[in-house]
Amino acid sequence: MKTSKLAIIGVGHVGSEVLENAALSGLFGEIVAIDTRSERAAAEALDQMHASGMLGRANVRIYGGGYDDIADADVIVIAATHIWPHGEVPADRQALLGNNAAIIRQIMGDISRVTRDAVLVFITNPLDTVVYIAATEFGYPKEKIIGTGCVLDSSRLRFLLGRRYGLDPKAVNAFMMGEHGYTAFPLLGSAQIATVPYAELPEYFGQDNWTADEVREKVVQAAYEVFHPKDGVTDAAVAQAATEILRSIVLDEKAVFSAATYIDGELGQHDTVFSIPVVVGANGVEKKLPPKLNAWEQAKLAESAAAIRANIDLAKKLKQG
Ligand SMILES: NC(=O)c1ccc[n+]([C@@H]2O[C@H](COP(=O)([O-])OP(=O)(O)OC[C@H]3O[C@@H](n4cnc5c(N)ncnc54)[C@H](O)[C@@H]3O)[C@@H](O)[C@H]2O)c1
Repeated sequence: MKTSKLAIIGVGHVGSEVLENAALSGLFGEIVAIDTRSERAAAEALDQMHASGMLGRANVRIYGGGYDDIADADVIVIAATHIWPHGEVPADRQALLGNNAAIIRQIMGDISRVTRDAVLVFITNPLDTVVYIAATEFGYPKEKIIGTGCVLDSSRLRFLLGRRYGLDPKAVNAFMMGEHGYTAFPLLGSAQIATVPYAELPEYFGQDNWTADEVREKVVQAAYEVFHPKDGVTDAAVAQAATEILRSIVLDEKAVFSAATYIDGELGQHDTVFSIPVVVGANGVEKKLPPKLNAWEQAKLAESAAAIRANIDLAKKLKQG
């Protein structure tokens, strides 16, 4: 019987955290780690295998490998990124494009040589533009290309609102959408706790609501409360976001995430990528659920789409040299 097989390309801070989550998840019988630092990939894999003598761990086959090892992978996570000298990673995700566009083109070229069957889950920034490059330049099935995008931002939103009202974040039904970056925005028009719409929460919790602009700012800035003290890294929460997506693919759960997907006509936007709620199953993005937006949300979507468009245009220029 064939067990599910995962490949992780780029096993730095984020990729190695995904590796650990995946090893612990019980979802995979085989995991291959790939990195230009091949000894590092092999060592991350071995480190995980060294835990396999313990009762809490399933005996998963984990090893460092290359692209020939991923022809039969079911899912591939891409968390590779340019390594910055002295670890000085730019805080602006868009500043990563110059180097990461070339890295993603190399990785997508190598993946598409050996498979077009695996579902690809992208984490690399600038996330939306990276997903656009992957979805449009290699003839890879677009529905099999997903970016973690606003899955992380939506979890940050639920965490912040949960903390404000003294609730488990999972009691908050709310999504962020748009760019995974400065212009991401909350869908408060449709947010609710149990049956209570966001606008009516003050009646129940006895305090004023944050405005949509305040919520947006708090969620976007939340990334930097981790990024700066951790010397340019956020890894635990995004690795969990990727792991939730992996579970929905492998178990065909049809879970709904605000994930980055190729957009062609949804919400009046064409030939671009941003996060909207989507159903994720064994075939990748199986259904898009574009939300009905209020006036504030429509204005924010226009800003977000323009920011992503500028970055996509830059990626195209970089390709032309
Ligand atoms: N989408 C999100 O929500 C989110 C959140 C956090 C981080 N990120 C992004 O994830 C990426 C990884 O971050 P990190 O902190 O793990 O970086 P890192 O520098 O720790 O690791 C990057 C790894 O990629 C490897 N690599 C570079 N080029 C490669 C190539 N061509 N093929 C294979 N491997 C290659 C490097 O050797 C390194 O091991 C970054 O782009 C970061 O911005 C995204």
